[in-house]
Amino acid sequence: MATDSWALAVDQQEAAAESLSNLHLKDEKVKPDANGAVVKTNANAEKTDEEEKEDRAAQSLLNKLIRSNLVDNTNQVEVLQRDPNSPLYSVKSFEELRLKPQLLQGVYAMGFNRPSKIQENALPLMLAEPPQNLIAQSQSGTGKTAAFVLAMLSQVEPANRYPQCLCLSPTYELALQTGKVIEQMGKFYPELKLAYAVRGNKLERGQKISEHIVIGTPGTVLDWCSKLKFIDPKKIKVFVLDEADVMIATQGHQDQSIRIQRMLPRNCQMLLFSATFEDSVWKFAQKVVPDPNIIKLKREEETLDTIKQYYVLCNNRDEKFQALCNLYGAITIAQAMIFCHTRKTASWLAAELSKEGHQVALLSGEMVVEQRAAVIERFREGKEKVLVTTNVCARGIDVEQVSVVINFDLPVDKDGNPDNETYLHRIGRTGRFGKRGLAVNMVDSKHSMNILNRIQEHFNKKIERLDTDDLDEIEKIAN
Ligand SMILES: Nc1ncnc2c1ncn2[C@@H]1O[C@H](COP(=O)(O)OP(=O)(O)OP(=O)(O)O)[C@@H](O)[C@H]1O
Repeated sequence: MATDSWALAVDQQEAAAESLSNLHLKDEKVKPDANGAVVKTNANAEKTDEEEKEDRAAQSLLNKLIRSNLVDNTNQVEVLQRDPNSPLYSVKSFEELRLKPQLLQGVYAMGFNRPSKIQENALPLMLAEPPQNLIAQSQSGTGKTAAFVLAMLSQVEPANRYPQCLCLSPTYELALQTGKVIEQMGKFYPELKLAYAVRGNKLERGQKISEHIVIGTPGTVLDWCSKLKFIDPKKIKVFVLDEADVMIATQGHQDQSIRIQRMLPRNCQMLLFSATFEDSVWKFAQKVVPDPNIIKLKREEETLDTIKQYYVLCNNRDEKFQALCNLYGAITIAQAMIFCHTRKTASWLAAELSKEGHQVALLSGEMVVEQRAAVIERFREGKEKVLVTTNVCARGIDVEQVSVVINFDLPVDKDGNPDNETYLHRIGRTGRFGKRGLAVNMVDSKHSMNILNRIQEHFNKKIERLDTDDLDEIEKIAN
């Protein structure tokens, strides 16, 4: 037992260091390792609020980089109108929105055939006359960015050579991603210009910006609007605050956003988007968006109903590895993800599997976001069938086609208790897609057996024992 708690403490320390080192994406010294992976040199400080925020920003960026499609959602959109007596419009096609032809062309060129669930309601509201304010919440990948980009592009008058739309993003990298969407959607609208208000983008004092849309981080946008006066905030028609949940994790960003908002004219349209809606986001949203319409789309529920869950009893890490090798043929019928608690274990496991001649990918917190995205992309394309990763690194990542999940180490929170939410998110499926899945949990101590039992009790779903020395049993799980 003493060994267990010691191991747990080491794991926790390493996981904390990992979640921290995941995040120092910009300012850190990096050096390439033998495989070209970028390895960062500093990973041992304590996690602060700032790093927590970077964690969310990194997660959000990673999801954007790997996503090429809408996330499906069959839930109903909840709409709370500012004026409950005005009719509630929703559209089923982009034509109904009477967009400028060059914008409609841009939308179709992006491969969008019809509005997404959230867009069906958000677009008519945002494009209404007079413009309506909106607070919208829905999970990442449901089409929020595309919606507000379309709203901004619709409001711009290209003949007026000054900023008319202002969009705040939590980080430079996220601002660039939104900028790319603006460029794609505005592809057939060449007279439309975009400027980035981000650190490092230096302009001459006294200069005025002539671009129509400015996208940037709150600190720089605030400087450009007040101290440096590059932008006249009184001429802004549309103000967008994106990724509000990531934004508010930094106190400075909240205050700066509110200060920017106060400089805007009364009739400026205010739009706020967030993937989650905890109390703090809601309070902030209400400060930034007066008289809002509110649109919410609940996340699709995940369930364990269609998942076969097993556990394998081992005595130590080497036995876990052996069990995994026994299972290997069965799990690689589909694509599999293997989760380890620490980076050290993940690297060791990936190396050992490679030595056995298996082709595996390793997703590690030591890589910068773009490299992690490239690893996930290769895996999604099926170039590797097995992805080894850590609990921390893969948090919040959706790799939908994975139907086999191996918990080489069970997910635990920072106090060493079972992390049920992660367990569910990792192996659960949304009801609609109900694809069958397989989860195998490796148990190597009394402590991890206890965690497994608590997970079992929490979900009230039996996790069956699997003997990996018994070929018949392995055959059973493969089918
Ligand atoms: N109407 C649509 N039809 C088809 N694809 C769409 C549509 N709207 C958006 N998409 C695509 O779906 C993906 C997710 O959209 P988008 O980035 O707008 O979502 P989001 O909710 O803003 O996500 P995030 O919170 O991660 O920024 C993108 O690849 C985007 O190009």
